[in-house]
Amino acid sequence: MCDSHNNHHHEPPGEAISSGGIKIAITGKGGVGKTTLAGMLARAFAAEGRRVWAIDADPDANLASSLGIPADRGAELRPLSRMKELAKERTAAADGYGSLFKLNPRVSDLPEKFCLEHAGVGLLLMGTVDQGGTGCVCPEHTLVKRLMQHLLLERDEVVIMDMEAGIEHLGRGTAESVDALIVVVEPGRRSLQTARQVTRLAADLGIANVFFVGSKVRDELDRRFLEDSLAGGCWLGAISSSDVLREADMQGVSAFDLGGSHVDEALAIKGKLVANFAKLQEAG
Ligand SMILES: Nc1ncnc2c1ncn2[C@@H]1O[C@H](COP(=O)(O)OP(=O)(O)OP(=O)(O)O)[C@@H](O)[C@H]1O
Repeated sequence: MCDSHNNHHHEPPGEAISSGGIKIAITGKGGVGKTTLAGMLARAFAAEGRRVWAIDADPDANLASSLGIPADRGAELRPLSRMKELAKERTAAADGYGSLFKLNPRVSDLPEKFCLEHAGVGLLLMGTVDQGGTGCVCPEHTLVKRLMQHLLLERDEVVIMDMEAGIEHLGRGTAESVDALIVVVEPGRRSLQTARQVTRLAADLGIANVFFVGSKVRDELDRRFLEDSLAGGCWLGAISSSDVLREADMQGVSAFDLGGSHVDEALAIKGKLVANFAKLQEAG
């Protein structure tokens, strides 16, 4: 089913998903290039006129700057997981732990209300929820979980989630709605090890479509090393090792705005993803 060829040249990317959105989660070892890819893909979908939600679900990530949002604006954004008052109001939780609250709060207005808008992308910062041990379900956790479900299940838009390597917190019921899990890998043992772990976890969580994208690839040898190491995997392409990307990160500017071969690589990755997604949909 995996189509790794350049057939997107025959099929304009984007048209294949003219109806229905596409829900993408991006994962991989820390520092591998997830946020760089997430930012470029989000901007690329938005440049086609699609409504895109970029979700920062990685506590270490800085998706705002990778999308091209200036640092002072990015700093305005508060993680939804910290909005205790909102969570309390929506779940109608009374003070004190152990009190009863709604497990199905209304969240449909939250993306528009709390996103940071930039170049056709709505950025949402999820943050992390300290669950205080197993079994604890606090209002903030309920709200964030419900919001993720809403974006993945009830929205017909493009959703791109920048996640950490641990995808466990996607949880059952939400994970199944991810159309594509992209695992970013760089030529290195630890990155490959993480990729294998994540792939196993994805299967356990019911995520059907796992794709790989190379990052910081220097040459053909690197490319072959990656593809051989994860043989049989579905590859969407790679982002070459690039000083422009490193520079973009240091300056806090969007790699997509800078332009260059890395943008072409990101567009090719998007094209293959869309083509694969269309095929999967056809197959039912
Ligand atoms: N293809 C590339 N070539 C060179 N440098 C890159 C490339 N991709 C990413 N980088 C650099 O690697 C660093 C980490 O990138 P990025 O933040 O995208 O990774 P991440 O996986 O999201 O990290 P984290 O796990 O910390 O969120 C940044 O300095 C970025 O500029």
